[in-house]
Amino acid sequence: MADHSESSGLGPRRLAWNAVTEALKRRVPLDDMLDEFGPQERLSGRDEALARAIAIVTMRRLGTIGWALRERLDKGARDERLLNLLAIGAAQILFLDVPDHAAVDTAVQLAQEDRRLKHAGGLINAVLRRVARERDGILSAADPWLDTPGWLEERWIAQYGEDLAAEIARAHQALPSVDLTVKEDASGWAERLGGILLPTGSIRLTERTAIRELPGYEDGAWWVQDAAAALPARLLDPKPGERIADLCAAPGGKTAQLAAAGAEVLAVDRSAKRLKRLEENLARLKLQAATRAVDAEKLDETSFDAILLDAPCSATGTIRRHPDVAWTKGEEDVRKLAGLQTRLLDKAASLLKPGGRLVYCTCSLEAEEGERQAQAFLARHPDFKRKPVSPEEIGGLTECLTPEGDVRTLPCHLSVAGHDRSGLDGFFMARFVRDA
Ligand SMILES: C[S@@+](CC[C@H](N)C(=O)[O-])C[C@H]1O[C@@H](n2cnc3c(N)ncnc32)[C@H](O)[C@@H]1O
Repeated sequence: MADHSESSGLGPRRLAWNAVTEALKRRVPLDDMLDEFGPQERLSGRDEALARAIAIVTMRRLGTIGWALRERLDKGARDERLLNLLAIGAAQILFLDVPDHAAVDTAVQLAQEDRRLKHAGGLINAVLRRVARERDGILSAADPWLDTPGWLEERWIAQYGEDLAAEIARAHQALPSVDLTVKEDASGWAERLGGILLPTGSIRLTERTAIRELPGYEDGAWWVQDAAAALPARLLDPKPGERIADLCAAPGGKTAQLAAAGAEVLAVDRSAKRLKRLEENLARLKLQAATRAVDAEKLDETSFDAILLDAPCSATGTIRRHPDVAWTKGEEDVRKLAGLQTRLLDKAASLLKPGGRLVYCTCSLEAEEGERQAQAFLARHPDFKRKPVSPEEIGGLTECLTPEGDVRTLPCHLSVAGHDRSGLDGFFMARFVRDA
């Protein structure tokens, strides 16, 4: 139980420890666990940010941390909570700007709160002090592949080849950029916010600041959206007055783009809770869309001019933002989600009017959720043709175009000169047109 009078930095570490442990055990998103365990710690904004930073870097570098600990632990130490407590301690020592003694002392104190770990203080102290002493050696000897689970390493090498796969793994170790989509005047906003105007039209922030305090947030002039995530709605090329369905819409980044272009948007999502967030987001942005909380497979409205299908997926393309995905998802998720994507694609095809456009996308690096879906869709639907994407439509990023004219973005794409926050979320997108 948290002692709320404490001021020793225990609260943020306790939250990070619990969130990491439960996310790995239940195989659920780290963000959900931070939200679940956060309130009981009653942390200040600063401490909550520290808890998040510790938990995220622990997940981002879990393989390296596990390797460093295994080398310094005797084989008997198997208790998951103990290993995770050591992991959040080592994460601070190796990867965060936290004094070593603070990382070690808080880990020892947290162990004393735990009935089963009461007597592990000496071990924790010894192991973490050794990690601190040997930090430089650990960091220089760590293999960049350590932070990628074997199932993903194998898949990416098979799909992208050794070199590109290694670049993806390395890109996941870096902090991701924060990108914004603006309603209008992208170059003006880039200047006002001190950001970089990317060739794709998004703005990349160069400083880490509190988003809500930036100019334009309150007025709804822009929203946070990865530069790659902003491409699918652009490829749909929405026109004022067109009836467009966004079939998996929440939390609404792409709905906002379609609405900002003047389309009459129907935002559909199976989750009423997530759809509520979409409504709040649109309200801040002063944009309008009709919403329906329903399984898209059961949608009964038809004859849309265009459809955006941002299908649920394994999300392996967002590992740089959500490193827990690598450790909480598996082959089985890819297989199951690919089945759902196929059904949603077929449903989307049936809702379009003749001549209508369909953009399919997923934030996955896996071919079953991307390239192979597009190929199989065209084979199943002879009345649809691919409308290849041209380099100009994606800011000249030819590295992101496949030979077929689909878009494949990777975390190692879009290097920004002189800037340490390069990269894109990994997305696949394909555009189809139904015969008139
Ligand atoms: C990748 S997210 C969508 C992100 C969103 N397009 C955006 O840009 O903000 C996938 C969404 O699909 C929803 N979803 C999953 N299965 C669905 C289904 N069968 N019908 C409708 N929505 C579904 C999930 O609730 C989730 O909000």
